[in-house]
Formats: sequence, structure tokens, C-alpha cells
Amino acid sequence: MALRTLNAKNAGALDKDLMSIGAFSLDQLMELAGLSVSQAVYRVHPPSNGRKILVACGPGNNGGDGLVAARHLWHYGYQPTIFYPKQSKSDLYERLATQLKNLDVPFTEDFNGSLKTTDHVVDAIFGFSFSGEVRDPFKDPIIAMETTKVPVLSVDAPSSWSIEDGPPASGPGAKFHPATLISLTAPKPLVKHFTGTHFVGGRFIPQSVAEKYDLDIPDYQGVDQIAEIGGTGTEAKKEKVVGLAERQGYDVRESTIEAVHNALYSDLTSCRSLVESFIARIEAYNPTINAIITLNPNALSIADEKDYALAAGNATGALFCIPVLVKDNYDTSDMNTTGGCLDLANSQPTVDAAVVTALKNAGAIILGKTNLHELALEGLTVSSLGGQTVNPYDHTRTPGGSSGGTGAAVAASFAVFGTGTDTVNSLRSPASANSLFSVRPTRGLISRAGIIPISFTQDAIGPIARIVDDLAVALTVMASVGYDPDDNATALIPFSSVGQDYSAALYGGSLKGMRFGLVEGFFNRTASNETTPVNQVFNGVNATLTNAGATVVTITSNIFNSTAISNAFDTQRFEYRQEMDTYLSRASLQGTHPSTLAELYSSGKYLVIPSQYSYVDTSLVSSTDNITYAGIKLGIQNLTVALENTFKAHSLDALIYPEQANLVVKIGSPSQSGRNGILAAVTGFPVVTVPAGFSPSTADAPVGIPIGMEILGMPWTEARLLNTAKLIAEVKRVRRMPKGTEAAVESVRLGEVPKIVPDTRDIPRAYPVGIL
Ligand SMILES: NC(=O)C1=CN([C@@H]2O[C@H](COP(=O)(O)OP(=O)(O)OC[C@H]3O[C@@H](n4cnc5c(N)ncnc54)[C@H](O)[C@@H]3O)[C@@H](O)[C@H]2O)[C@@H](O)CC1
Ligand SMILES: [K+]
Repeated sequence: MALRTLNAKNAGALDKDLMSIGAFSLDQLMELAGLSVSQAVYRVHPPSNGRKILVACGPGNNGGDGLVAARHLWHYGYQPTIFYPKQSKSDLYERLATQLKNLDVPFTEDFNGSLKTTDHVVDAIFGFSFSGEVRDPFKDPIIAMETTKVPVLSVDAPSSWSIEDGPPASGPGAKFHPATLISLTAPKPLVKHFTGTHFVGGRFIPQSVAEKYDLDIPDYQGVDQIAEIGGTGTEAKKEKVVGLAERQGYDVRESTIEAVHNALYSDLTSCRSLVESFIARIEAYNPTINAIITLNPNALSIADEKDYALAAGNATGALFCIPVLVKDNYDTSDMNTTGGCLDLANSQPTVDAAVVTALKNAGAIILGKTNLHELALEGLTVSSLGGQTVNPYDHTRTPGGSSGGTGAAVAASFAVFGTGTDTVNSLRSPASANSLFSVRPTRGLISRAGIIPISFTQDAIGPIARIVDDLAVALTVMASVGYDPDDNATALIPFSSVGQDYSAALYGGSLKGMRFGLVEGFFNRTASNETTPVNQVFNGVNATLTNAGATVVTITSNIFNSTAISNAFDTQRFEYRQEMDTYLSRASLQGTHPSTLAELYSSGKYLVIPSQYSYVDTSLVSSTDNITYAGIKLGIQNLTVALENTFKAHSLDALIYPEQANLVVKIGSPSQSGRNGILAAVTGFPVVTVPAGFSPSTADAPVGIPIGMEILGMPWTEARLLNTAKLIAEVKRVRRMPKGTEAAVESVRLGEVPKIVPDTRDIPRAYPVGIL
């Protein structure tokens, strides 16, 4: 919106009224003005963009605003330097200068010299009482601001501009176009000529005064002293652009990394608008899906930094401005990391997980954290802190798990992609149940440092996405951590996989001539409403692959029995307690949290599903010293050899099988039964999960319930698996949006990131909290 303007004469009269009718003192008005200036600086140039701020102060009240702003900026952690060549001798100004000197804020006489080392400039030289041509000693600083590449924020007016008519026709300031302007109390007529980012600061004007001068009160948000407004500035451009974007069909639903980058780099949208669009979807649909534990309170300011970088030509990173949701068992230094467990509600890592750092370094915006099956121990995605996450395709069903919050959120387009962890099934079950792609990498490919652990042998982490291409970019970034001394398994990475670009592997190749082993032991051939749809979808997969020229061999070996593998080789109960005790006792884990697993399970603030009571009870007393553990590790080696031999015996490119032999279970079920993740989990072989089809449509599941396929390959063959997944996705287009979250959501300008409170009211009664 464009606000009504105030000419110089009325601006002066308004100030007088504020002091007489309004009963404000000059000190107060200046304090409020300077405070709003400091907030505007923070908004356009957060400290992470560079802390050095050069504040140019003129001889009048505009200069006073600059002195006040500098003091606030110092307290926000900036390092201001003051250029104040014509210092007023009045008591007010001397006190303002003393206040700065008491903070050791330096004063400089060398504007041009200081400009060379500063990160941002505040122009508080002249305000609404400026007239005529600029006189010394201010000519040089204005010429310097005109030409510098350092961004400038002008207070009330770009100094040298006529209050009514804008920039002078010639002389100093004729080409002065600051990046940002903050109009105090109300915009002046000169804003017609201003095209940058425009704020108004004046959240103290009484209604009576506003009415007398016919002023619009802008829409201040939260505790902000400032509001960004439209008119001819950037905001207007953004508003126009959003409208254009809608007309041209750009939409965050089902958006991909490439689509987001195209929109951003062709100026169809801004990073902030993008983030707002995803948040709008979360606000609209999360109350039903309950997939989010927390949103990142800094997401919008990070987006602003990205926009600033983009404007400056510094948009770098494969994930520049890509909103990503991470499972809440990934350590994040700016959000608690809870594992969905009430007893970890206030557990605050001070160091990001290695992969979180990698995602941020690649430009991603960590939009928030997703619910999971508590501590990632099962696949129903219910937790004492996060409640029950709901499958967006069928609200009576679970979203799979344990990374079910990520699965449901990505399916509902709450972010471009998300991350998960997988100890037995947890990256694959949510992909399968939400018509998504995921990769469980070879053991060691991605560092697990800073992830709430379960099992050194079985834990793996990876991305979940709506298309293979995004999965490949995300895997490339997550695997870029490489060897990490904090996770010994990363020492296994072969040279050929170090720094690999998985996107490059997506092109070329053909299904023709490929050989797939269809694992018969991983099906449930007893006909039922829950199993028949899976079997029928796989008949279709078989036909599609065969039609594309591939050979599908049925593998009948009796080693492929998930229940038997699980009973014989699962290592979790031996490794869990030691791993968790190490995680919980690290010095870098701050906030309040238990320091051992035993302490956690004596708190009463946890949820364990009854079918896992004995597993957790055993874990609390067992360890890797247990005599049976060595035998199990040996057994896994034998299984690994048998698996390799299956590949060799049939000249296979990959094994294929349903992630789950039945449909994803209903909410309230005793467990997520029928899954086949254990084979890859214990052997450490990589799996890419792809959507395979849907069950028939029903009233509860209008587009059907998603059914997913695992493609398991030999170690370190992620590139080939992704290529295969892409080829399959090309001949078998499966993914569809969930009906319930299908509608577009109009986004709104947000002053701050809304707080999301997970819904724990619907935890099924079958899972009592605090019982073990
Ligand atoms: N008066 C108030 O109560 C408030 C004033 N505010 C600030 O005060 C500003 C207005 O303050 P002032 O009326 O003191 O005036 P300004 O700060 O706009 O500047 C006037 C000073 O600049 C000098 N000057 C004018 N034209 C010049 C030229 N061509 N070359 C060199 N020097 C020139 C004048 O001699 C005078 O010393 C507003 O724009 C705003 O920033 C805000 O703090 C809000 C409250
Ligand atoms: K100014």
C-alpha cells in the first residue's frame, strides 16, 4: 500500500503538535525515531551481514536520530562509528554524544576513510528542514554515498533531496539513491522518487494527531517500531511481482529446487515471499496433519539476508533459499532438538549437526523441525511432545515413520524437501506412505554426527523429496560432509564417492537390459484389503519394467524374510543405551535434558508404544558387551555375503520389493507392521525408495493410499540407484498431491514467523504417556 505523504511544512507542524498537544518531549521523540532507525537497519542488514555501521550525523535533529540509532545498534551487537562534523552544543546532543563515548563508540572525522571498511551506512545528515544546495562540510560525504557500493539507509530523507521534489537536478546528491529509507512519522512527498526498501517509523502517534494530518497508520506487527510499506518502493515491486507470479502459474505446491531457483533468479518472487508461501501452507494445513514440532523463528530474517545477497549478486549454493524441514532428531543450534520426547523439550544443542551445517552452507533455509515417532524408535509417528502425525492421503492412517512428520510435510508441500533418519525403515516407510522419494545411503556415506542416535550399526540419515532430481541435489549436499572424525563410519567412504555430484548421474541410461530381482519373501500373498493393493501395484511395476526392456527375476531364496532377519540380526538393543548416554552427556548439549537414557525413562515424560516395552527395557540393561552381540555382528557379515552372492548369481542391477507388504497402518495400531527395511539396515546397503502406486480410492483416501518400492543396490552405488529411480519415474509417473492439502493457499506478508504448537490431544489411548 502507498501511504499518504506529509510535506515539509506539515512535518514541522506535526512535530510541534506532538510536543504540545501530544505532550512528548524532544528527547522522547528523538529516542523513538532513533529506535525505529535501528530496527530498520537490523531488518535490512542483520549483524550476520557485517557489524560495522558508519553513522553520518548532520547538525540538526536528523543527526540526533542518528546518534540515538547508533546507541541502539551497539546494544544489538553492531560496531558503529560516528561521523559528526558539526556537533551541536545543546545539552540534548552533548548527552547523546556522551552516551556513545561511554560505550567506547569511536567518532571519526574521515568519512571517506571509514567508508572503506564499513558494512553499512546510516545517512542521518539532513531531514525535513533541508533546503537549497548542500553546503560544506557535507558535500564530500554526500558525493561518497552517491558512488559507494556499500548499502545506505537514509533517515527521513535521502540527504540532499528536496523534501517536495526529490533528488537535485545536478550537483551533490543528484544521483544519490540509497537502498533503504525510513520515513519518520509519515512519508514525505520525495518518496515518489524513491525506489528502494521503504519503512515508516512512528508507532507512537496518537489517533487525534493522525486524524488532524490525515495520516495512514501502517500495519505494525508484533513489537516492531517500523513497518515496511509499498508505494513506489521495492515492496510495491514485490507485490506486483507476486501477482505476476500467480498469473504465470508459479506455485509452491509441488515446487522443486529448480522451479524455486527459476522463480527467484528471474525476479518472479523473492526469497521472503517464498518462505511466506510455505508458512501459509503450514498455517492452513498443519492443524490437520500435525507434522511440525517447531518453525524456525529466524526463517524470515534469513530469507531477507538471502534477498539481500541476491540483490548484491551473491546468490550461491545448490540450495540457495530452499526451505527445508529437518526431522527433530537433527541437532540445530537455533532450535531445540527434542526427538519428540517431552523430557527433551528444552534440550538445546549449541552446535548444528554436521549435515545441518552442510545444508546451511549450501544456502538452504531450515524452515523448521518435524515430528517423528518418538526418538525414532518405531514407525507410527506418534510422540509425547509432537502428538500423532496424520497421513495427508488418508486421515485415518499413520504417515509411516519414524520420519513421518517429514513425509507428511513434504507430501503437503510445507517445504521443498525434508530430511529423515533410518535405523530400520524410517526414511523409506514415510516415503512409501506419502508418495515420495528417499535415499537411505550406504553405511558411512553421510556423517551422523549430531543426530540423536539409536544404533551405530544401523543408523543412516538422508533426504526425502517429491522428485528424484531434488533427492540427488540434497544427497550431494548432505554427503559433502565427507569424512567426519565425529562419525567413524565415514572413514569407509571410497575415493570414488568423495565429493560426488549425484545430480550428474541422473542423465542418460536406460531400463533396457537392466536386471531386477523381485524379492518374493518380502510380499504378503494372503489376500486382504490391506495386502492385495500392494500385490496388484507390484504386478503393474513388473509389467512396466518388462515393457521397458528390463528383466525381472523372482528371487525366492529363504534368506529374504524380514521377520527372521530382524529377530536374528537387529543390533539396536545392544547399542542404544551407550549411544544415547554419549549423546546426552556431551558438553555441547545445553538447555535442560536428562544426561542418560535411564534418567530419560524415569522422568515419566516420554511415550513408548506397548509393543516396544520389552525392547526399551532390554536396551536399558543391555550393551555391546553382551555375549550375543559379537555373534550377531558375525551373522550380519554372513547375511551381507549372501546378499552379494544373490546379486552375482542373477547378475542383478538391483533388488526391488515393497517397502511394506501391506498398506500403511491405521492410527492407533499396535505397530507399523509388514515393513521390509531391515535388510538394508543391518547390511548397510543403499536403498532408493520410489512411489510405485496407490490403493483404490475410498471415502477416507480419495486418491488412494500411496504404496512405495525399495530399490536396493550394492554399496556405494547411489548414483546408479538414483539414475534407475529417475528412469522408472519417467515410465511410471505415480506421485499425486493429497486431496486434503491440494488447494493453493494465498500467502500474506508476515512480520514474524508464527509459532506452531504441536497437537498432543489426539495421541491414541493405546499409547499411554509415561508408561514403560
Ligand atoms: N523535531 C522533532 O521533534 C523530530 C524530528 N525528527 C527528525 O528531525 C528532522 C528534522 O530536524 P531539523 O528540523 O532539526 O532539521 P534537519 O535535521 O533536517 O536539518 C537541519 C539542519 O541542516 C542544516 N541545513 C539545512 N539546509 C542545509 C544545506 N543546504 N546545506 C548545509 N546545511 C543545511 C540547517 O542549518 C540545520 O542545522 C526530521 O527529518 C527527523 O529526522 C524526528 O526525530 C522526529 C521528531
Ligand atoms: K537523512
